[in-house]
Amino acid sequence: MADSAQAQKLVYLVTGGCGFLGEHVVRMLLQREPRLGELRVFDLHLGPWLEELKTGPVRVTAIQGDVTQAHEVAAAVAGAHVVIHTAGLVDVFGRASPKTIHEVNVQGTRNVIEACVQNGTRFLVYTSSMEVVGPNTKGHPFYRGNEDTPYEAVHRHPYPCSKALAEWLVLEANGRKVCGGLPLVTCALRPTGIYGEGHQIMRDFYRQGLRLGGRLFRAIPASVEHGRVYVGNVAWMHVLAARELEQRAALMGGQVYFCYDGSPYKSYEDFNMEFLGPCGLRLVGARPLVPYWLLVFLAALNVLLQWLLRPLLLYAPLLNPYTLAVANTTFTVSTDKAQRHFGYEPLFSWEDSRTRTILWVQATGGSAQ
Ligand SMILES: NC(=O)c1ccc[n+]([C@@H]2O[C@H](COP(=O)([O-])OP(=O)(O)OC[C@H]3O[C@@H](n4cnc5c(N)ncnc54)[C@H](O)[C@@H]3O)[C@@H](O)[C@H]2O)c1
Ligand SMILES: CC(C)CCC[C@@H](C)[C@H]1CC[C@H]2[C@@H]3[C@H](O)C=C4C[C@@H](O)CC[C@]4(C)[C@H]3CC[C@]12C
Repeated sequence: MADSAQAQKLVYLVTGGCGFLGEHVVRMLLQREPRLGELRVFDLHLGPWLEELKTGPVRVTAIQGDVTQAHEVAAAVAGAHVVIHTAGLVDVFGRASPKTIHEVNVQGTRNVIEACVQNGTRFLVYTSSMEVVGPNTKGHPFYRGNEDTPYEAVHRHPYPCSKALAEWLVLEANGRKVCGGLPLVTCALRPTGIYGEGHQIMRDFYRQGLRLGGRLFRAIPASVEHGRVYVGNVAWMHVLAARELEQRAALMGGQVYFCYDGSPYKSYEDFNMEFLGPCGLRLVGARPLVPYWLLVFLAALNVLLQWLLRPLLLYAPLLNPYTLAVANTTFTVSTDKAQRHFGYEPLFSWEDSRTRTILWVQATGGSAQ
């Protein structure tokens, strides 16, 4: 950026800014982006915590809106310099229809891109997902892979299909001329399973363990490794990527980056126990207590029950064939691409990430919050 423009204050828009990740991105921007002049937080459901941010030095504008509505997105984007698009329908449990998932994740992303083009907004960071790559339907392991590791990405489930298509749209849009004639610069960040303060599934496991007398029962072999990344580091990576897109447009434009930090490689359940253990839970069994074929049967039964009960109620348990396949397939990343391209280093060590998450589980896990 030219010297004269150094002091320019920028307008940022965060879509999905009231979600689990979005809230951390919003707070991180306020703490760590010195050029921030106005922060627009766009979400279908606005959180009450936004009110407390409005008293700070940066103007915070809360916008209740729907990414599937092009005119609402266009109005929110107008005048913004940078868009961080984290809004999405994260549903692997069959709560929403495939059509709704597609509308929010794909059409919503298309609306964001078009709004950038129409309004002359040049910088777009998209929250993609590891699931754009895998695990694939064949259950092939992805072991300590990076952005260039060959892998047969085959999707059938609506959520990964939608994320893959949306990511493609974002990368494809890189270089498009926006209003005013300058090129759009885009990149996509692919978190693995995010954990930390606000992680709903972690809280659900904690509550389930409390109901089961302080125990959880191992269902997946300890040898199946899962990539996990702390929400504060994912948020930091978004802030840094957004900041550096202008200076490093040629290098970063159209690129994908896995989100990573120093979190250890472990099975999904063993990793959760890093937090739930200090909160008083115990994982029973060195090996899965239920045979795999029974889990497959139960997962299929859940699909049937979901379908049968749909006219009466929404039955959406954690276990279904898709979540079982994801839980039972090794998927871990090992990369330094974000460090090489835009100087990303995790802001939070594993010890910090662990402590913060434990404190959060202890504070809110048992309550109705
Ligand atoms: N949680 C994870 O482990 C994980 C991993 C990889 C990628 N991601 C991606 O990160 C992003 C954020 O996920 P999250 O875990 O914070 O989920 P979340 O559900 O907590 O947050 C998503 C936010 O988007 C908002 N939203 C949904 N539909 C919308 C719409 N039509 N218009 C406007 N806002 C809408 C929701 O209200 C919510 O606040 C998603 O794009 C998701 O695909 C999440
Ligand atoms: C066998 C069962 C009892 C265990 C169920 C665990 C299952 C619900 C968990 C395991 C892995 C989890 C996914 C993984 O962390 C990564 C992502 C990517 C992200 O984009 C969306 C969430 C998702 C799919 C996690 C969902 C919950 C899963 C499947």
